[in-house]
Amino acid sequence: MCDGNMTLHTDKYQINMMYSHWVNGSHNDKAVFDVYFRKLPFGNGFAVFAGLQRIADYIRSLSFGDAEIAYLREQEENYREDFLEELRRFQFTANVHAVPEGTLVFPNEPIMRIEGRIFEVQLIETAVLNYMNYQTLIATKAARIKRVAGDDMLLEFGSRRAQEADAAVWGARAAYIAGFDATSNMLAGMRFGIPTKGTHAHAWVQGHATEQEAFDHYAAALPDQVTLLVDTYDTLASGVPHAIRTAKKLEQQGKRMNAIRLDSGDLALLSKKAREMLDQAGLPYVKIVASNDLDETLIFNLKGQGARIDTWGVGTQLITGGSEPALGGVYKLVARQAGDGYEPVIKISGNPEKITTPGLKELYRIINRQTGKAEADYITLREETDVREGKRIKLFDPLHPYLHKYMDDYEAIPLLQPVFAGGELVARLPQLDEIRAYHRRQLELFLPEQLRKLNPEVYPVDLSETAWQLKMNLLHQYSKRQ
Ligand SMILES: Nc1ncnc2c1ncn2[C@@H]1O[C@H](COP(=O)(O)OP(=O)(O)OP(=O)(O)O)[C@@H](O)[C@H]1O
Ligand SMILES: O=P(O)(O)OC[C@H]1O[C@H](OP(=O)(O)OP(=O)(O)O)[C@H](O)[C@@H]1O
Ligand SMILES: O=C(O)c1cccnc1
Repeated sequence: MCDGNMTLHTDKYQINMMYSHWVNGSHNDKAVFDVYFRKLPFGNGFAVFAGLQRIADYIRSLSFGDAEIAYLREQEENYREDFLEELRRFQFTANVHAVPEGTLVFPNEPIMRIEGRIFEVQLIETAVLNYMNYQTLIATKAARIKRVAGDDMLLEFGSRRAQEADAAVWGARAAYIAGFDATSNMLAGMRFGIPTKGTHAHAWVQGHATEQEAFDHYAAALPDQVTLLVDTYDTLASGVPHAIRTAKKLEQQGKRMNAIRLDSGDLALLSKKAREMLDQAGLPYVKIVASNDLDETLIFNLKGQGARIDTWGVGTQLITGGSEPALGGVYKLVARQAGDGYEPVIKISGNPEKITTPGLKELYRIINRQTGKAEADYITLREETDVREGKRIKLFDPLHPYLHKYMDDYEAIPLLQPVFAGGELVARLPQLDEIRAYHRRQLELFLPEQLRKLNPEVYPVDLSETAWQLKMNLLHQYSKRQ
């Protein structure tokens, strides 16, 4: 696990920029960066923010020690000794705001805001994006799977197929935030308090003379948590009948077998037939677990086919992001120091969606008091007070400003919460179960049409007129300069 000194977990260009600022004497100038993504993954209607715990751990442990300094000296002869000494004295003193983990988040809204000396805030871009992009991607995938699984139990089985150990462990945490019930990864269980669950592998059955002996031995060893994998030889002709015999023997000891696991073949058909066989044997309490390259589409289809599956084990397609292995979150400069204050900056692009939104901003979730539902997310400049005072606000689509409406009766929830102030951790980072419960409550703010898996309704992310006007002014100003 990457648990050692993570300070050099950054791109060389960040250190090069830090160095150039230092050489030019601008390293103490303040700068403000926004973290956001432009496109939702998987065609989903929302993403689930995750990664903040890891980001906070990383920021708290930043320090350039002897090994890091020696490495930089050896790597780049341009770096002057007094710069390396400056790094040795490095302390994080910046302000970090972020939405809480588990929050539903949307494209083009600031989900983190980092404000401080350019020397510090430039360094952390790479790691912040690395943690946020991966964990948010996996939490979002897990939320899709949870949406189709409903109240069925969801087990995270991905470790063996994850992109290495960190992805397995932090991915298990992200999946739990978004509704998975347990993980097979014991390290994730130990570190984060996630419930762990496990069945057994084909090797257990193959390693015995007969399938019956394998099942009986397993049940004898772990009589209170017996889930038997029934597809090693022939699911219906051998696996299920043998599992039934083991369950009956357990009953004689006053114990109840938990479940059987299906891991190949037609999972709809096999689960229906297995259910019938278990029921006919007087074992209606024995549940059915299924696994085998499952994802939200397969689970949705299997449920549509009337599969009698109680528990879904999901590995590869969850922990790797499946069809979309990366979230494209970015870290963009939105303001830089000018005198005692800030000057907003913009990045222009031929693609209107890539033009940044300048200035120090706040993000509010506007809840319609009449419906109790989220109406839109609303981005303002930090100094704007109307929304905080509950005054009438105009909601309009920044790409189609003529589409607008006014809101009077609303609650505005500020989403960007202080995490670090002057380099000190000021937030009480919630326990994982609190994050999971908060995520569940978040979902209730949205319409089923916005949450559905396929072609969801687009949830609006709007700019205040002042924020929009600033963007337009800068856009015109900088376009003319070209
Ligand atoms: N009823 C079904 N409808 C749609 N897809 C299904 C159904 N049952 C299983 N699948 C999925 O079809 C894919 C292929 O499963 P199948 O068991 O045929 O192949 P396999 O994984 O190569 O088998 P094995 O594990 O024996 O090598 C898996 O992703 C599985 O989850
Ligand atoms: O299919 P996933 O969603 O990734 O879930 C994890 C898989 O890992 C195990 O398989 P194993 O490693 O034995 O390989 P298998 O696919 O040959 O069963 C288990 O039996 C699941 O099938
Ligand atoms: O416990 C299981 O059944 C399990 C764990 C990891 C991967 N596949 C299955």
